[in-house]
Amino acid sequence: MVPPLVLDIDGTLTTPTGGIDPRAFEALPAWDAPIVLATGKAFPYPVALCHFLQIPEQVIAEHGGVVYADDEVRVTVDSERPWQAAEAFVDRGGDLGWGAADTVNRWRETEVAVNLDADEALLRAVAEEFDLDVVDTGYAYHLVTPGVAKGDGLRSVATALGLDPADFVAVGDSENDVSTFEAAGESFAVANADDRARAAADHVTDGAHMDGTLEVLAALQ
Ligand SMILES: O=C(O)COP(=O)(O)O
Ligand SMILES: [Mg+2]
Repeated sequence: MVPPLVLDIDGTLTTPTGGIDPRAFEALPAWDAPIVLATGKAFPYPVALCHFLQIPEQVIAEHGGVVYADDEVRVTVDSERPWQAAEAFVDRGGDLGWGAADTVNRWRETEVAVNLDADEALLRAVAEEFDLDVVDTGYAYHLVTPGVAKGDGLRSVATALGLDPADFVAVGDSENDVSTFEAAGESFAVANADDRARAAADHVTDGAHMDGTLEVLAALQ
């Protein structure tokens, strides 16, 4: 029997240029155990991905800010302080970097994402003033309320599914996956992972991006 999986999206199910690797569309629906997608992206993104993969909607979004399983959505924190900080950042000349429509933050409920091109020093200074963490996923900076973590999301999804978090095998690529690695029973960083993810994982794959994830799936069969 294969184990349940908790999978990061960006860097883990994607190609090096950032699209979903088409091999995910075969491998994930065929997996004979629950799959939870755990991402820093806003809630609609992983829901849409589950929809188009045709797998059950079991999702940890916004690093654990929004958790969805068993027909229940839990929003664990509000976005008031992150938005106050984002406004202060913009007032001081910063740019969130997503244009006027800002579809990156438009449906975000608990935090604010900032483009990697932004002024990092200014962002970190503002975050500190507002007592927020800056999470660098390698795809964006995120202004996150301390204590919000994908690993806590995994604990609540596991409970909703009648499972133990330690039943899960985790795959991820960045510092926002460290808490998932700690909560899951076994963890893999893909070869493109950042130093924090590599140090926290039980194993590091030979392959990068989806090659690494498929390597894990093959080893678990
Ligand atoms: O949205 C991001 O910045 C990264 O998302 P991820 O957690 O799926 O890698
Ligand atoms: Mg990632």
